[in-house]
Amino acid sequence: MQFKAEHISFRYTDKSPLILEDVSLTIEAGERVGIVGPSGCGKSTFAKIMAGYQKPVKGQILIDDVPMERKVFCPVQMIYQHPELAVNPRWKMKKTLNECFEPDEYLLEQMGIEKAWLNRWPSELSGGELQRFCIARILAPQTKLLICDEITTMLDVITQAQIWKMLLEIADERKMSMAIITHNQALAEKVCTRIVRISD
Ligand SMILES: Nc1ncnc2c1ncn2[C@@H]1O[C@H](COP(=O)(O)OP(=O)(O)OP(=O)(O)O)[C@@H](O)[C@H]1O
Repeated sequence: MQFKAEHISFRYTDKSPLILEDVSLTIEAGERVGIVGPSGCGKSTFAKIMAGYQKPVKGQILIDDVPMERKVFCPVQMIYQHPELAVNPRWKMKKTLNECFEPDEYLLEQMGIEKAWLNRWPSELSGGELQRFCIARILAPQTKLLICDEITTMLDVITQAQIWKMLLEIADERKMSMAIITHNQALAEKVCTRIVRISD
């Protein structure tokens, strides 16, 4: 799948200044693109536009040259920095995991998710364990581009390394593309096939 963001401009309100102006990015199948830039330059905003959660004031998102829709299961999925804010605290993990599709045992094993965790509440898991669920629940076969917005920033270095190792193995196996937003230059250089910079 080819992903294209074309000439994206964005502002949060009619009266506020443009945060993004004429930003374009193409991601080919299997590419892992690092998106870096100074704090506040609009990386997370751009990620939400890429995923279709924010509508640009100008420009468009194309999937294989067709405008992207979020009505069906979207091939572009996003993972956030704070997994505890991305899950329903009143749902046990099994329900959260199976909300969109039912990940099979192979995927749970690949993600290092233990069966006993399925019966727990989100508050009964560590940040790293919770993030594994947030990743697994969107790794449906239809997912072709994964947008990762600072997804391991709050984790210890061992858990960070484990999660990236798993993700890269799955991405390679499925020829899935990734857009990786990070302040960690070393991480970007290690996991990305290309790095682009949003300048301020
Ligand atoms: N919901 C919002 N309403 C109004 N302004 C916002 C909103 N979200 C973000 N902004 C502003 O948009 C700008 C870009 O924010 P964004 O979070 O995209 O930057 P970023 O590059 O991801 O920053 P960081 O690296 O610090 O996470 C910032 O000035 C921020 O204050």
